[in-house]
Amino acid sequence: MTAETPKCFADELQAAQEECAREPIHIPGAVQSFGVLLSFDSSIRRVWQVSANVRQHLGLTVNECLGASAADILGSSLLGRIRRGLANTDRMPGAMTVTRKLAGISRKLHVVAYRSGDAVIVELEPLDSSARYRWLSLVNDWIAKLVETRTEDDVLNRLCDAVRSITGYNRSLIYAFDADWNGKVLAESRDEVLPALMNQHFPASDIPSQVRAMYGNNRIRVIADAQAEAAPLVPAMNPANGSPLDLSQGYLRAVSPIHCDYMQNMGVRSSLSVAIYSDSRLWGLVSCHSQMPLSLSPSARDSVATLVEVASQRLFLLKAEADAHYRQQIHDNRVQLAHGVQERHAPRDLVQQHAEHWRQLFRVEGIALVYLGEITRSGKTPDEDQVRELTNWLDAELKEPEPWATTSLSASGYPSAEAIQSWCCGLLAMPLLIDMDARGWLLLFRPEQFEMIPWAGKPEKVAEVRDGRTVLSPRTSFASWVEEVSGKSSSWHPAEINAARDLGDDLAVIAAAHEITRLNEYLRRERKALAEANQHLEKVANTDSLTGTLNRYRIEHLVQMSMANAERYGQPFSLLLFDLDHFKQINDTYGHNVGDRILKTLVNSLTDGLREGDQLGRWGGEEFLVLAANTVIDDAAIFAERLRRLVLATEFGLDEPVTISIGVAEWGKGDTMKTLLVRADRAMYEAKHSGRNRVCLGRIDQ
Ligand SMILES: Nc1nc2c(ncn2[C@@H]2O[C@H](COP(=O)(O)OP(=O)(O)OP(=O)(O)O)[C@@H](O)[C@H]2O)c(=O)[nH]1
Repeated sequence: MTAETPKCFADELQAAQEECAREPIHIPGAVQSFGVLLSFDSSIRRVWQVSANVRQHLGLTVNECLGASAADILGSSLLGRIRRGLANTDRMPGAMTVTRKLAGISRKLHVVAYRSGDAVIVELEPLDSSARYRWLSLVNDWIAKLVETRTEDDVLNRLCDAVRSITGYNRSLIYAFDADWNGKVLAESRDEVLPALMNQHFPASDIPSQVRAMYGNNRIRVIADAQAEAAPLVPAMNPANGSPLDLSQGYLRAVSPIHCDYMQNMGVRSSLSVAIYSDSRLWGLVSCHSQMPLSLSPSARDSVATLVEVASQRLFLLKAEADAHYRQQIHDNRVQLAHGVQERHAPRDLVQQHAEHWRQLFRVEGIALVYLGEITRSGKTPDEDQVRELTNWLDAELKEPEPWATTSLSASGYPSAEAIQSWCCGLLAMPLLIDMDARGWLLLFRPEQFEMIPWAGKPEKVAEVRDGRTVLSPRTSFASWVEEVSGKSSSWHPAEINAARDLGDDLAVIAAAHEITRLNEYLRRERKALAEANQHLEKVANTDSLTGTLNRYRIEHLVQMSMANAERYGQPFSLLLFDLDHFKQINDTYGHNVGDRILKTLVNSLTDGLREGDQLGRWGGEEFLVLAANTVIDDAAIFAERLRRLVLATEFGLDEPVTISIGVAEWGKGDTMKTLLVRADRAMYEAKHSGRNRVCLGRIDQ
């Protein structure tokens, strides 16, 4: 509210409201004069109390009634029905009629009976008996019109028309309560006598809590004439226990003086109110007013009750249909999202893809998705830093995995609310449980909604002292007063909050699925990189960097394995140890680079000439070793000769040919690495010393 209520006044107002809520309106000690009330002992034998207007309705004096036998006053037939009716319940189901002669004329009376504490109360009202069938056909016509309505507004408007046409009030309206019990007029039907109240708001204090609670006992309240003298009960208190009589279940209860003033200030003398319940909550009221006194007959009252019942059912059916339609939209949206899970879509892509639809569905202007440090925004939202700051605050403040909604972030205590007010005045935040350590958030933003609320008069009533008690005196002015509401967004509908929960849950699943896919992809890439690195390391560890052939470590290892195989399975093998001839000279003549190239060319050439299963390794410098598997020395000699020729035939790009000298040795039982190599080495030196470019054998017996 722009106009702030001063603290002292607010306290006074609250105290008076509390006092007002305590006003004992259920025990007024009097009845409205359009009917007569009698109270009896609980067995309904003797009259305990009677309303002072008994002569007007029954032609009896108060004294004739008090202490009289119930059978004499009510007649034995009616008494029997009342006794049977109240045998198992506190309120007689349905109403009865009784015919009485008054001043020589037979009159029908409408009778209701109920228990109130120790007493049994019987209320009698004159009945317009001739009109019974007229009511039925009228009500039937209106029911037919009500059940064909297609919108909530139609139901309410038609109900207003129906009630006014049946009852003859100047104005009938329907108002619905908000969460704070303020009422808003949603439909109205009227003649020119009373002013329009359509769209007006009525403050909660107009219908205090104890009045609202009364509708739980009796959904209809008729005030025939607020200015008429009430008929007091005689005696005032129950003679059996000295306590006042609770009249909340009846129709005749006299009007509280405060409410009389209220009606007078409103310019009406008679009224009818019928409660509309949605399940067990008071949803709203049908409220009718007349400038003149209007005694509504019990038949008209029952007809209105029936119409309100039918209209309520129609209204809540249409509401349920609207809810179902909304739920269907949410369901369709979830089905679409399920594809997102299957196809492993990134949640940010889904937000971008569906944002416009979601903005419509939730009636918001901006959406943000925050998870694992990533922020995706769509529509009118605070900037990234502001969203991050907001989610930090939400993380700290909200621990429950439940949606949280506010129409005013600043009123909810968010310290930086002002900075983001234009995009994010109202917030619906749904935590997303994606990760054990960190929560994500689905944020739906509503802007500030500046609202002009027309009130039927200023909401405040003025506290005043009456009969020694502080009470709210009803306001004297019903002139329209406009409240400017700012700093608030439109409110969140429970269905929207539930839908946000569903959407958040779905997005959490999608985010988790996507995250798992992403991690798997990452692991796959990492594994590949690791395998490549291992491969590289293995290569580095096993190969000679210059020639790319096996290095000494690796070839030595292979020789050892061959020795083990030979030892265990008797598989023969031979070694060919060879050395480039006059390589120093080549280096010296052509340079070291050319020398390197010669080594590489040699390896390439020999590699092509090796058999499968043979291994070539660099033994060191210009010395190489070939491991010839499954080869005895004579075959190895042939093999070595082939290699020697191969080298001789290789084009090295030098003026002179490049040759090698090869020493061959076969593994023999008892050989160690050393003894085997010594034989090959000796053979190679023999080849060198006997002219180079040749093969010599290092046989064991040599
Ligand atoms: N370019 C180059 N030369 C190398 C490499 N490793 C060893 N050498 C050279 O190979 C030569 C070997 O010379 P020596 O041991 O005297 O033998 P040689 O000149 O080949 O003579 P013989 O073996 O008796 O025929 C030396 O000059 C080494 O520097 C290498 O990786 N690259």
